[in-house]
Amino acid sequence: MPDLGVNIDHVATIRQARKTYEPDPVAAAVLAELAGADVITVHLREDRRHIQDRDVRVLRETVTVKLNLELSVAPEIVGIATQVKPQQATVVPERREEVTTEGGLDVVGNLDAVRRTVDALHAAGVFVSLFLDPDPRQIEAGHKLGCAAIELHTGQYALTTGQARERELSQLIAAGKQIRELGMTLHAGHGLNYQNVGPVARIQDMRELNIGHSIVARAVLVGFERAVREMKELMR
Ligand SMILES: CC(=O)[C@@H](O)[C@H](O)COP(=O)(O)O
Ligand SMILES: NCC(=O)COP(=O)(O)O
Repeated sequence: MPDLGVNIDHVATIRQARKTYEPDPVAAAVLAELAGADVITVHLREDRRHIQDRDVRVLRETVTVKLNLELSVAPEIVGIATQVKPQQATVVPERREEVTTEGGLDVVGNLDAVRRTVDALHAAGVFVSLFLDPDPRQIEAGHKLGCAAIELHTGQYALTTGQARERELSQLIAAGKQIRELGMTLHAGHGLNYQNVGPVARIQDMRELNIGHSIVARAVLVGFERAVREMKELMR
């Protein structure tokens, strides 16, 4: 069974709606851990629309499982990551106007910036994962940069149904095989929910799923611990 990374960004989204102190993503991280989360994931966006710098620093001191920091290649954010030194950093693309991450990182098209970021994180002793589409060229490029893990972007899989979804799943399975054969660790995430998580959790050698929006949405209605436990049950 893969590890569950609970992304708590959208607890901070609710807090930032009023620019107040509640709900605190640090409290959500504690509850997620109590319910069995294996990883706590946060995305420090350049526009700080949800997670703030202080959240990352406090989480680094308080989270007892793995802290996975998602970040773009922006030098300011990379600098914060190399100071905070989370156990894992996942490099993701970012566009200011987007509602959410729209696809995988273009390593091939931004080789110098991605290499600079990966090298800086490695020099700080951080385990690096790249958030990529299931595209063989991108995966090969990520491998050449010396990254130990790839998180496959499941956003397209999550957006489709029927035969189109089966095609997306086949691409994720083929990409998973390539990642395994290159000796890297396989992660996946984005848009996964209580209905669509099963087939992705069953991909051979899947080690970590990062899931945020659907867990936080359920938590608002049934509580954080129950929302995390129910997701873990479905991944089993
Ligand atoms: C890269 C990724 O998938 C996460 O950052 C997640 O989507 C967080 O939510 P937002 O995209 O809304 O920041
Ligand atoms: N990397 C994906 C992630 O952390 C969570 O994405 P989502 O479940 O909020 O779409």
